[in-house]
Amino acid sequence: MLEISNLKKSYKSGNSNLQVLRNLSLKVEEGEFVSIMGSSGSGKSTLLNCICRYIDYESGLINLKGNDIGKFTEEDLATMRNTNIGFIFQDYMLLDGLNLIENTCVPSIISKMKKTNTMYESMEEKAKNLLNLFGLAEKMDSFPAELSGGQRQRVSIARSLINSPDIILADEPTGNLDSKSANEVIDSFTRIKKDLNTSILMVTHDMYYASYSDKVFILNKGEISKVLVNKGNRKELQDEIVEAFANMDRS
Ligand SMILES: Nc1ncnc2c1ncn2[C@@H]1O[C@H](COP(=O)(O)OP(=O)(O)OP(=O)(O)O)[C@@H](O)[C@H]1O
Repeated sequence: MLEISNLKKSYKSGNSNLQVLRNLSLKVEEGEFVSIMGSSGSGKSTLLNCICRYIDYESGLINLKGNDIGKFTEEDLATMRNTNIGFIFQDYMLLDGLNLIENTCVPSIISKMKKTNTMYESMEEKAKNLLNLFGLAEKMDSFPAELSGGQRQRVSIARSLINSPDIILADEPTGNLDSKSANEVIDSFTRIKKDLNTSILMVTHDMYYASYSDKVFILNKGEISKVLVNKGNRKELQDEIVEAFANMDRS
């Protein structure tokens, strides 16, 4: 589904060059829920930005569903961002003036460019189904300001799914939430994986939530230094994450 090989990305500032991703390779299979963990500044957001080509990278290959995205035109990229990839952000990024149904429809409206009545009706139906799936049936006509943080994040999850993407990129989706709301978000991810077979790539600092994923990639010194596989025991996976970070500190 998503395969990255030998990705290199650096930032130039003045005369200095900061090499953030040196030789990063990873693979996400269809329907797989994976987490990326790494210390602050290790390049997690940079990686997500390279995957959707919001920023360019120097070398390496990013292959999404068999297509080298490095070769995409601006038009291909716009289509990919609207149809193949769903986005979830730490601070939800909902539009205050739109109710939940309208917020959920936003990527669909963008991808279809022109909104006809029949098109909007079918979009609206899909938005309602998604909001229902994530426990927001009673709130559909509400506005973001009337919701809790956890409810807002569930709207953004519904929005990320409106165009039936192949993969969801989630940047610290539980970062602003209390533990009950964060658990609901992770529950939603496991439901998406099970019911829709959509892949999820989540950046997180929290090993408790990472331990719900199938695999945890540890990002260190610009590359994936360790791949931890969930063998069905979340406690064991959390212990392995602690150990990976301890080894990182020692080195
Ligand atoms: N546009 C930019 N120009 C210059 N340096 C940048 C730019 N964006 C990020 N960096 C630097 O690249 C490094 C990686 O940043 P990035 O945001 O990808 O890390 P991160 O792992 O997501 O961090 P955090 O966990 O704190 O969010 C950091 O040292 C950051 O300061």
